[in-house]
Amino acid sequence: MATVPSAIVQFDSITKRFRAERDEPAALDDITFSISEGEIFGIVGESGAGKSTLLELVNGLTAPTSGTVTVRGADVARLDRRGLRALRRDIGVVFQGVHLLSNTTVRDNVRLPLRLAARAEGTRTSRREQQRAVDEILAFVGLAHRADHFPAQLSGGERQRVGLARALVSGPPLLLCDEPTSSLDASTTGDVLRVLADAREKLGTTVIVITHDLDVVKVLCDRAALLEKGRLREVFPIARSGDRHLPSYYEQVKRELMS
Ligand SMILES: Nc1ncnc2c1ncn2[C@@H]1O[C@H](COP(=O)(O)OP(=O)(O)OP(=O)(O)O)[C@@H](O)[C@H]1O
Repeated sequence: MATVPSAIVQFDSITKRFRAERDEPAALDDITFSISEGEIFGIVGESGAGKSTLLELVNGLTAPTSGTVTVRGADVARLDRRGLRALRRDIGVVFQGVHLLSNTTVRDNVRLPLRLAARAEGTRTSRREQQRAVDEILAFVGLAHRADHFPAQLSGGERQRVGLARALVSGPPLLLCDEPTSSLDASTTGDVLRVLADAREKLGTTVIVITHDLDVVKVLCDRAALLEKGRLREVFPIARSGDRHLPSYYEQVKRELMS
């Protein structure tokens, strides 16, 4: 299949088997679709459908059994160690229940990837430059006032936004999010979604987000892929209504309990 010019990620006939036995169902079975630059793309499906495996293919944490994953024009399987390192530098990652260093301030948690990258590349980004990038991204996620706090002093939603700041601080063109809001309530979920929408609008980041929450897909995503037992069921464009607000906790309770 020809590469779509604006595709930032392309899956071509991807099959992934974790075990060699042919009668074991594949974790991913002949998946083909692409994600365009600047999209916010959702991946939905029941537990075990293959969502996390699909995401792990993008940064080369998992290799496909067959098929090709192309990220920013590069076939991930053909990258050498250096190429893979460069690819991973271009990809921010946020998981559910973000892990922050507990005895380190918010500022230093967010600065960590810059320090590690500078060390790995042997470059000398000055502490002041790093600090400026950290201050900018903390302001971007609305947590400038928390810079000198420790993770234990933050709410769950704030910790998740620190995780987002840490993932975005080096300006990656692509952000992968695995269930970024699953442990949050409606109002803190809204804060996290605003950061993701802003990352696309203001930083031009392409965002791929796995979520069980269809409300999140509805307010945030342009398109979403539904996986079913390792197969791609359909890629949906998300209907854009004028009103893209996330239901409040009260509205969710009312909808679930009264209908
Ligand atoms: N490292 C692994 N070794 C063996 N099997 C695995 C491995 N990782 C995933 N699988 C299997 O692959 C299938 C897809 O798993 P995956 O974690 O991608 O699903 P998921 O849709 O992300 O599920 P969840 O929503 O529960 O996180 C499952 O059957 C799972 O057991």
